[in-house]
Amino acid sequence: MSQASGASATTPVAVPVAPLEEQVWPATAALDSDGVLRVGGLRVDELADEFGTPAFFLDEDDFRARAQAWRAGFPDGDVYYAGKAFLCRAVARWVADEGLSLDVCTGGELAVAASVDFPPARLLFHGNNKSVEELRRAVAYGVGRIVLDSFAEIERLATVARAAGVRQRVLIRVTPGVEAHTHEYIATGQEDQKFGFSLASGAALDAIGRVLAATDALELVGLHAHIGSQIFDTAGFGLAAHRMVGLLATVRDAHGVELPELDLGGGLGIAYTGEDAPLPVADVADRLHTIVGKECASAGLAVPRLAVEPGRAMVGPTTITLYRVGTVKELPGLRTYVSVDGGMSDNIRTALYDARYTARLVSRPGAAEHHVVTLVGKHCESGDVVAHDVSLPADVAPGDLVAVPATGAYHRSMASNYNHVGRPPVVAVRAGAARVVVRRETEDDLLRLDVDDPAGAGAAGPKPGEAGR
Ligand SMILES: Cc1ncc(COP(=O)(O)O)c(C=O)c1O
Ligand SMILES: N[C@@H](CCCC[NH3+])C(=O)O
Repeated sequence: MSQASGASATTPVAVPVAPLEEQVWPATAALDSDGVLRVGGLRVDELADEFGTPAFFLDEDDFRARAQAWRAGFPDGDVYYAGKAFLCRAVARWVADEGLSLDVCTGGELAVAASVDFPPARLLFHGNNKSVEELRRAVAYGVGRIVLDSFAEIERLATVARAAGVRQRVLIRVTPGVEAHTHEYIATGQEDQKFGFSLASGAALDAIGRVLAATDALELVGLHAHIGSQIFDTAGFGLAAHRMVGLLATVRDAHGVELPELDLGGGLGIAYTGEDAPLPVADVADRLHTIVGKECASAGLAVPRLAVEPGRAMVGPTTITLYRVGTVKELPGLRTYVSVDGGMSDNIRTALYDARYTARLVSRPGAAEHHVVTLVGKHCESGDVVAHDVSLPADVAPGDLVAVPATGAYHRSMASNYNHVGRPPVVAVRAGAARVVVRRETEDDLLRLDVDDPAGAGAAGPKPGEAGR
């Protein structure tokens, strides 16, 4: 993951009006001759008038094209879109339409899938602490595969499946001991973490034995590994694949069973700035097929059915966040702060991972001279930074629209109501038409959860003993 440099500059520098950096913006993004950005064939100034700001605009054609590219990369396998990146009913339907499967990891994500009758057999249920109730619901819905993550869960699920009279298909999540090159909070392949069963310690093989012993309730169909997220380097995926095939061979030798499926998780990185160079899906798919094919040949195993779980790489680049500038504050010799009408409530990634973004004035061309500024939000924290060190025209002013690209994954899905700010809408744009797929949260929405209790609160209601006086 790119890190913010922390550098600041307020001296204007002359730069030509830059074209859009292709790898960062949605596929249909383009600039009109008056400098206004279009996405999905629509001008952002008109979108802002109609839907307000801040708002997420999701390029549906781009999402579908990415889904098709993943499908094409794994024609004989399964592509589970990782719903945690961003899930709503429209997206669940697109995923189903494009022939993909869906990875859910909570009862809430399962509820979205169920609300559009997502084909149950194409669902995979993850999570390191699924509740018994979540397991019951997953089994009752007929979820195709549940990924077991702890010894306690093996027992819990076996009990739930027996009670339902079902033999549930399961995978076992394995920690392959691979240190992925990414932020520590989103690396999951190394030994010291909460997910999965360690390969090195023997816990994974032990778990496999226990699941195979619960054969009346559980059908072990394969193994799973996910080494982390926002990864650019294929070496980590390759090493994980190598170790997982090794474990398949150990299982065959120890138990006389050849497991038919291998799920290598998600994690492929995307470009947030022009400096990031993501790997094409086809290259990653080729590499995984080659490694697994070679390792299986040398272990004398049939090649398992491969599965992958892309989240960020499917939806991240499809979406922009559109903000309106409210204030511009120049601190001479220090830095210029450009404040927009959203912030850490719609993008927590900058504060959480020190993630790096680009941003662009999109409602007009702006002056040729640019300033390096800090794009901040409206929340009551100085850590409320949307993007560090972004280059904006020196005449950026209140009322201008600024867009931040690559905000489709882990933005709306991690959004909060900090400072009682309603979460922004998600608007799908396609071929000149826009439709809201998640509406803006209003103050009424927020107040609806707030139980007014005058009787229990001193000031507004009668004090104890005063009633009836
Ligand atoms: C098990 C699992 N699968 C898939 C994903 C999706 O990852 P990404 O969005 O990086 O592709 C995650 C998140 O890191 C995950 O934990
Ligand atoms: N939320 C993280 C990714 C978490 C991946 C989910 N296991 C991010 O924004 O980068």
